[in-house]
Amino acid sequence: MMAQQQSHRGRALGTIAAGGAVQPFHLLRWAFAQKGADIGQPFEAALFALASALFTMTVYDRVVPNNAIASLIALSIGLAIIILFDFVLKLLRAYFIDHAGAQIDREMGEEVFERLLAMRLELKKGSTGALTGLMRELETLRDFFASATIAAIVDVPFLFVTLTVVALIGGPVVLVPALMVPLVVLIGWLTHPALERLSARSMGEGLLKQSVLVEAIGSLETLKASGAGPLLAGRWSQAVGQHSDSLLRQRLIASIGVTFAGSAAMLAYAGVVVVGVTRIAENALTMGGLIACSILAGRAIAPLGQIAQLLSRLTATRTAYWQIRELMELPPEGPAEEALSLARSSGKIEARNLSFRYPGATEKALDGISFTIQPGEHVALLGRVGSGKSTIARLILGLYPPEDGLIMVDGTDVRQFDPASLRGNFGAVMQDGALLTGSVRENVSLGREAIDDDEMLRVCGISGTHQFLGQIANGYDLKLADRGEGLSGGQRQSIAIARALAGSPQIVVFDEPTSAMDAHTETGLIQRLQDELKGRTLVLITHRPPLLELVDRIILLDKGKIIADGPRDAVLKQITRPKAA
Ligand SMILES: Nc1ncnc2c1ncn2[C@@H]1O[C@H](COP(=O)(O)OP(=O)(O)OP(=O)(O)O)[C@@H](O)[C@H]1O
Repeated sequence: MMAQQQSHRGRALGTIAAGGAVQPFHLLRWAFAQKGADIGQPFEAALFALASALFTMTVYDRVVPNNAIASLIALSIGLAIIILFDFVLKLLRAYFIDHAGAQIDREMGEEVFERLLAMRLELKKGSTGALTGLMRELETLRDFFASATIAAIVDVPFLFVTLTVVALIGGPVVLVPALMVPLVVLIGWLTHPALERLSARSMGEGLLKQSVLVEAIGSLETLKASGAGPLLAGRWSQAVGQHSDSLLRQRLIASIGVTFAGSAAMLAYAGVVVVGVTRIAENALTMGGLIACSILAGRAIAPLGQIAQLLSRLTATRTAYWQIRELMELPPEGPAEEALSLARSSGKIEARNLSFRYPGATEKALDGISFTIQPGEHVALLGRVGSGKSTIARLILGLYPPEDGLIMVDGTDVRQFDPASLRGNFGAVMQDGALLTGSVRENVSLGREAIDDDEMLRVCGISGTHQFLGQIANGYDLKLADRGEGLSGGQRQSIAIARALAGSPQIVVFDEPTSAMDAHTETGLIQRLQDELKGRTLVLITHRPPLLELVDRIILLDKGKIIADGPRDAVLKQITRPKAA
């Protein structure tokens, strides 16, 4: 039975994760697979409510008129046992709901994060903040499925059982609660479209708020230094204002349904008493029967209140669900067919008539370029700002697919490789060279088992990291804040270089690796790199002439086209030659 439940859960989650023909009811099915079977039977809990109503009726009708104390004791013991069971079942229900919530968190959180990491950069939409906000929407989903509210759905069929019992005891008295049911449903139905609209709006505004927040926190220093605070403060207060406004409207409308359901329960209770009294006068109902009917009528309507609440949360959940589904449906990186694995590259890189345009850009960043870099060759990509140098590095690493033409590693289109196996052959320092939260050791090894302490010390010696870590108290265990806060720009670059050299990858891509270093540090680094990079392919992007010592060939770019390609000194001569008047 447990194994069956387990596999049901797995399948349902699989459907959601695969982003296939996912419909909201898949999520519902999943939620029930998570807890429907686990919760124990809420029906039973509701049956206990029924039992207590019948107990009251028996006491009033049989015990009180006959003073039957022995029967009362027996009935009380029975009821005490039922109350105890009810208590235990409710505890179990709460436990399993929380348990299911934790499970949803873990499983869905993992799946969505994996998808996020595998996202194709060219398909990434929205700002970092909006994407962060979207991940937070997972909590909306989790809260919905892991809330006691959803368990109320299971109580709905019991509504009919309760009404049938009221009809059996009180006859036409049942019309009072039966009339309330369509009224509550009608109010829910009427408010639903407005809720749907407001929920989509408030979600969009929530993401906007998140964007401003992430941007502000991420660049607090620049923000203060450049005096951009008031600009962002303005954006923030506008986003907060709009968001809280639509949230307020959403809550007000949602509360109409919930409050009405509460009033309907009270009306049902009072209405049953009024109608019941006329039935007593006609001798068609006993005193105990009336009390039992009024208890049951209130009890029958109660889950409807929860359903009204559920409906209001359902709209927010559906909006979040569609947004997350959109993310899950984005095709991941790598080929659709079986990917090739690149175990050990020879280091050959080839571009054939390569063109590329960033998503949404009008101009091509690369326009029909071709070159071949032989294994072990050291090549610099030079050119003015925005000429397309970094773009070539991104395409070689398979971060973006070409718009036209081919980029190949070892004679194979990079799109055919499994991205992780392709990038495993590269050591790359990208322009922003971001470090991660954690120790210097973690930043160099990145959890790769092959990078032991000896290898870490070796590459840190080459990159110059060892030289400055020796002067810091806890050296390699120094904890960095996010993006390497706590170190100077040059120090961060040095760690990024160590990270790229670790494990001696066959191809090294350096994009402005020393832009924040002083000349002395840079000279030492160049000397050490001469030996380190022998026999390995180097693609170097730089604006700093001393680094060109490392290369034997230069490819010169301008506006996405190659304007010179040849031996280093010949191209340098061409660049520095004064133009003919
Ligand atoms: N993520 C991006 N989205 C849209 N356009 C981009 C993006 N990155 C770069 N570009 C555009 O592509 C062109 C080439 O950019 P690239 O970063 O390759 O230049 P670069 O030669 O490396 O310049 P720099 O020397 O300043 O680093 C530029 O015109 C730039 O505006």
